[in-house]
Amino acid sequence: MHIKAIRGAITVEENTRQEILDKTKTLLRAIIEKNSLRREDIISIIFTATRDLDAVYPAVAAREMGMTQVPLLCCQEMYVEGSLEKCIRVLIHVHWDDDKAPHHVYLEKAVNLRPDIAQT
Ligand SMILES: O=C(O)C(=O)C[C@]1(C(=O)O)C=C[C@@H](O)C=C1
Repeated sequence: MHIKAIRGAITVEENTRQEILDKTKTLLRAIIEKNSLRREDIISIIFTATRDLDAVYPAVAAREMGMTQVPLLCCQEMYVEGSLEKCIRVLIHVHWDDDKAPHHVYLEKAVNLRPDIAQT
């Protein structure tokens, strides 16, 4: 059994509690599905949000999905001039039991952040 880190990102249109929660769940569900993760595989999740998102912590979305025992942390993404706005990023550490490469998932406007590794 190995540990792998999986990346993902998604953008929202509006800084609202509802959209941040909905988009965070969309991202987490896509990562879980594309990597065939079981709930017990997830070790921890770090979220970042750009400074223009402050309506709710993305971790709330994970808890609403039932991840009440997974350690979660939300941070502000460092601001870089000209960088993508209204973006939620995740870094998920998981138990991984084979040598396949993990699927990193970049959705919506975030698809251009890492075209080298993004698999939508
Ligand atoms: O992967 C992303 O989400 C990016 O925006 C790319 C990148 C990078 O340059 O590697 C930049 C900033 C993030 O904190 C993480 C990674």
